[in-house]
Amino acid sequence: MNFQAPSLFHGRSQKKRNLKQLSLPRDVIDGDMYGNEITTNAQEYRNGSENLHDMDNVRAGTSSSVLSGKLNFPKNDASNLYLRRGFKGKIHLNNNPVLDLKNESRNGSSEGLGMIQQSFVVSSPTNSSPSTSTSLNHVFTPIDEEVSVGLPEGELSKSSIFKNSDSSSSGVMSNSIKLENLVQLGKIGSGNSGTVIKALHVPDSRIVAKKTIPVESNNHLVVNQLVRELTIMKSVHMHDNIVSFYGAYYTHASNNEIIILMEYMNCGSLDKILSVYKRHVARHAPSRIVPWFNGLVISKISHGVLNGLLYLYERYKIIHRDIKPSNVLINSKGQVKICDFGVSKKLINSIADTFVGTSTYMSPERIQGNVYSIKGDVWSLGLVIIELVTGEFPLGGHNDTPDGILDLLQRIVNEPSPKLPQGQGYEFPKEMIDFVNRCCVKEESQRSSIQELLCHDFIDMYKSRDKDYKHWCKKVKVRIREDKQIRREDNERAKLEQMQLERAGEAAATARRV
Ligand SMILES: Nc1ncnc2c1ncn2[C@@H]1O[C@H](COP(=O)(O)OP(=O)(O)OP(=O)(O)O)[C@@H](O)[C@H]1O
Repeated sequence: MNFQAPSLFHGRSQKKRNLKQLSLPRDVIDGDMYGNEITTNAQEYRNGSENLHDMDNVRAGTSSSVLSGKLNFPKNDASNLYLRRGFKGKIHLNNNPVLDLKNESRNGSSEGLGMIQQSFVVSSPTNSSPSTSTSLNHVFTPIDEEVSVGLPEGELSKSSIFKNSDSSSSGVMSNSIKLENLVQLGKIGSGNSGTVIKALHVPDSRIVAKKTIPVESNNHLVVNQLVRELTIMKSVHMHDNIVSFYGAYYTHASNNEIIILMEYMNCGSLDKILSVYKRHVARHAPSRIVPWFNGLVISKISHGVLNGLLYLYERYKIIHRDIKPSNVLINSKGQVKICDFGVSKKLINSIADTFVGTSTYMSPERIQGNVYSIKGDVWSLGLVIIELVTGEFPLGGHNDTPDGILDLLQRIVNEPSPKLPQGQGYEFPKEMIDFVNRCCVKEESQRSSIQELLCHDFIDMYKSRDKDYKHWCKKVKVRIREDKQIRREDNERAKLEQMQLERAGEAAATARRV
């Protein structure tokens, strides 16, 4: 299938604001539908306003008396607060504005359904007094007894991974973020190992990604492995092509979860972008189609991934081992970053403990259990590129994902090396074809190295096109938001139709009885 799209990227430009503006998922914003201002410094809600439900109360209480009244959230934790759609207004703490949530009318189509796009405007740190952020701690309550990890006895307990440290000046990532200062904004996605949500770090208005990995309560082996790997992750210095690690927690006292806090990438992962693209294609006439994943974009993505892999390997001797679309993230600044380099292998081997569809990007030598090197990641990159431009996993296609590791092995051994398709409406630069061919060589020793690929003409030919790529990322962000909105509307419409059907059924039943 040739995925193309109509003249993309002519979305409405964002208003420039002094305040940082963030779009929130529809299902997680809550509060006053009436634009009332909420002030949080007094006695009401002393006993009740502890979590999501309390925010529901705020909205359900609806009354302007409650909403224009004063709220006091008794404990020092924002982490269990979900902000739901519909809220507009300001939250004040001791008369300091902390959060300013505004409605913004949406254009065209959505208004027909009476929908409003919600924006979440967060005062920038410079706009709020230092006391504001600490004060906000008093507004919310803890999720549970989360603590920085209680490390297993022995060598691991010496690890500093879960301690708060301030080593940012050296560029070392640290537990600079505390769970109790996070407000959850909505689910981003989930994988085999856990769930990732978007969260607001209130003290500095930073948006972070919070990944939660449940572990078996007494599986010390897995916990130890994870802790060890997170320790490695923590030691990795910030890099343009590596998702920053902000810290990790182990909630051993409550629900046995490992929580990893990391940089939020606002365009999401390549698999998400590909899904948005596919839906976009499905909604438009083929004649207006322009492929999203063109030579420029693939070159920039490849460059970012290779650079990140080389850095991890040269500096830390880390081999990623799990390059796949969901582990390559993009943001609207035009950055490409890889994630899951530390925990992925353990999660696959120890927690999932089975062959899962997402392991299909593994190189032939790895599947066969041979010693594998960093070139295994090169193979995976080749498959990712083919998938992005064709919309299908190359060793399956047409929803024919391999059934298991033996099936995959059989395909790799018996079928020719995966390649970019030729003809059928596909047109790729010859440099790109050669680049992919060099990645997808079955024999590891014949496969190009990362260093060789970084010097490849395909990377070189777009070197001066950073601005164009950045522009692409921004437009993708707009398309993602539009897609979200359309899906919400479709959902609402489907619900409405369902309700009407049910009502019609009930009416018919009543009529029959009468
Ligand atoms: N830092 C991040 N910023 C933005 N989105 C992210 C971030 N990390 C993960 N995601 C999104 O969350 C989704 C789930 O991530 P997660 O790492 O749990 O699983 P996965 O990578 O899809 O699969 P697996 O568990 O097999 O590795 C990803 O597909 C990605 O879209």
